[in-house]
Amino acid sequence: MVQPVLQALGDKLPLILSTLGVLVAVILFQTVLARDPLSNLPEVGQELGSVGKRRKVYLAGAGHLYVEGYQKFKDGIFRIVTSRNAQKVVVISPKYLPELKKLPDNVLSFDGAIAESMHTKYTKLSTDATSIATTIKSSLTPALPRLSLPLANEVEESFRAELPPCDDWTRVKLNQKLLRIVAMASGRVFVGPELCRDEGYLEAAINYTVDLSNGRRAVDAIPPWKRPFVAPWLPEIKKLDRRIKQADEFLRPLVEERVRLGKDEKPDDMLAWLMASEAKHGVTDSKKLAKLQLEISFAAIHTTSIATTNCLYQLAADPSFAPILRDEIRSVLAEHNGQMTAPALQAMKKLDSFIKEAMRLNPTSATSFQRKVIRRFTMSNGQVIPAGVVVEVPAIAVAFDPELFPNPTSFQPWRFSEMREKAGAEAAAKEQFVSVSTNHLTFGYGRHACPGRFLAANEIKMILATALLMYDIRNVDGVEGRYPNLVFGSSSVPDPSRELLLKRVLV
Ligand code: HEM
Repeated sequence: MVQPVLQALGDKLPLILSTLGVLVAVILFQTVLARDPLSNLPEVGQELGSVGKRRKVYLAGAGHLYVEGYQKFKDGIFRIVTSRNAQKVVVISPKYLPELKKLPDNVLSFDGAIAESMHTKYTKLSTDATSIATTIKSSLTPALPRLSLPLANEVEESFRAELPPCDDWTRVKLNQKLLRIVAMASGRVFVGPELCRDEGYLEAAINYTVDLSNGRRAVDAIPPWKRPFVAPWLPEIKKLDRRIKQADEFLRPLVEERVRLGKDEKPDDMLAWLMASEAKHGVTDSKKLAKLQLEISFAAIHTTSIATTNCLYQLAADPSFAPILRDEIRSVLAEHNGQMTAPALQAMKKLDSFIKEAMRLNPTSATSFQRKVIRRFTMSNGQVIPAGVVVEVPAIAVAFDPELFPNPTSFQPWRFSEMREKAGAEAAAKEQFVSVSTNHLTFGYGRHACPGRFLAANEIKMILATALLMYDIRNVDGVEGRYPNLVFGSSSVPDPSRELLLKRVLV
């Protein structure tokens, strides 16, 4: 009885074993997939070698990797090795942005992504920017129409104070000047007319960001596993600690003085609005308020001066654009009593287009909409994105997509004003510099899209209009075309060490 059964089993053994083998393989495969739902996704840069090597290539300039991934896996999703701690960074096509923006912050976290990219554990940047963003939206942006004239005056005054007479062609390192001009103009809105030109304030507002960026970059350059042992003792991080302490010593007494002011004496600036909004939540801690001031400067000053420098380098590379812009500025001002009011700025459509095109061609960051995944979610195409991953959108590749922007590598300053002219009113509004869309990611996307963009756009327009009315601007002799940007990882900024030639316009 036993013998025939064994005989039958023996005959079928190869079949049984191979079936078992397939079963084991399927179970293993499913287990691996269940553990890593991203293993089906393609990855850019695999041919570059180990993770360490890929990180090195990324740090030397990552734009080409995002463009390659976007072109190869267009409308898709791919993985990339970056300098982040997150083991997995998933780059998602912008076509998914409308569905991603609906996910709450406890699924896709803006703060979580900042914590990682800015290495806040070491740089001490606070990630809870909610009160700043809320106050910008509720108080600063609505105040822009009434603050336009004081802001325009501040820009003009700061030009006179910062720039040489330029009676003949004069070499000027413009980026340094612009940083101070932007810090003064922004300071007018952030801390009021007296403080905004105070050297202590300007020093804190400008250099905190410089030290923070240096600190971030120094940590970036260290492999993630080594960071806890090395990062706190980096000279750049130590310098940043001293900077925060110094800024606190300077800003705190000013905040305390504000606390003592009577109700009727409350100034009309961001510090006052922020103090009122913090007080509503029971926060009166002057140290925290002083730190928030620093962090507003971080969000506002270098971003705005980089954008303005981008425009001026572009203008200097081809001075034929200046007369066209100048004509528009003069005719708009003639219709608005010679004043740079909010409606006047709104009417400068060629200038708006010029700025938007300069930023399209020179995106400060290769990516946008960086978010840390806190809770696993499933996309509409069935792709599961697990917790712990960072997602981002390849902004640079979108900006250079020929289907969206014909002849994408050429600077066409009237690209967007011409689109506005051709489109209906609603579509035209979408082509403005401040408008956020899946094709225009300079200011991010969704509920965390830059709340300061309306102030930034106004300041950039005021600065460019003032510069165009006061000066002719061109490259120094022997320089052809636009100065190349400095590239580091996913960032790309105009080279701050370059000079331009300025000559006063005779009216
Ligand atoms: C040209 C200048 C500027 C650029 C290019 C810029 C760009 C950005 C970007 C890309 C983001 C992230 C958005 C996202 O991930 O969806 C952001 C966020 C932010 N920006 Fe700007 N920004 C600029 C100027 C300003 C100014 C002037 C202010 C302050 C008045 C400001 C305040 C902020 C704040 C507070 C956030 C965080 C928003 C949140 O937590 O929800 N930015 N900005």
